[in-house]
Amino acid sequence: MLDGLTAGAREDAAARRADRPLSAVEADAAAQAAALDAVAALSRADHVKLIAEVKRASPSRGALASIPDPAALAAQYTAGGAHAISVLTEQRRFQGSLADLEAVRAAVDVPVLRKDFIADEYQIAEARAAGADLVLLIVAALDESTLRRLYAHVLDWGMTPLVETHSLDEARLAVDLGAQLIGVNARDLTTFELDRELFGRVAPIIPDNAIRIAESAVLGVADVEHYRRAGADVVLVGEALVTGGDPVATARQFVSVS
Ligand SMILES: O=C(O)c1ccccc1NCC(=O)[C@H](O)[C@H](O)COP(=O)(O)O
Repeated sequence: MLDGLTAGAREDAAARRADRPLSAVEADAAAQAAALDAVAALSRADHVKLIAEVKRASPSRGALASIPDPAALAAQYTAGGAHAISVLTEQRRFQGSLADLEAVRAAVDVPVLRKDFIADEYQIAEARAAGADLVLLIVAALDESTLRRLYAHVLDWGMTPLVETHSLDEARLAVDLGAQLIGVNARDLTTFELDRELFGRVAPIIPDNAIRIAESAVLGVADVEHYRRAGADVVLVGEALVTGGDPVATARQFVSVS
């Protein structure tokens, strides 16, 4: 499944590139205001920090929410105390787009993450051109040399890589890269099974100078408390926020966990 998602995202990027060459996207990226400091925004605190996700659909759950106005939703998230916004930009299975990211960027003053299956420099330039401050790099989706190259490229654009892991070995590689934001995703990207205990097994090898992010499988405040007890500095939440009724109140509940 992950290979298919990454290949699809690459194909879509190649189609966009045929319309708009890398040089044009890089010119747009260079014209953007400097990226916001995501490490500062997500730094360790006496309460959990929240990356709130704009998520319409997913391969594991199908359609989740229509979200006609992603900018308005992101503004609600920040009104509830979210410290960063994740925007799924993959179109085929998540119904996202770079237009969503641009709209969100214009609506909030917290860092914005491009959450996608990033596999080349073109997608990274697109992220910056759309105003992203953070770019997701999934260790399982990239061979090591590509991961290292793309990690450096994200930094070159002044953005912050969020390095997503699913195992101790992947987390060791993220630490070796010097990643300041290391995510542990509870969702197995092949089976889609959720394992909320994975974070607690992996987090101890992430050093204190990195920010530990628990991704996926938060359905309610008890799950945020569970991740916090296991050492999470930050939780990244999608489904519970888009299906939970009032996004302001739900976000506020999550960030109140200490
Ligand atoms: O959400 C999925 O079904 C999915 C499947 C395959 C690859 C990635 C997937 N999701 C991306 C994410 O990592 C989540 O959207 C994010 O962590 C939030 O998860 P949740 O709070 O469980 O919606």
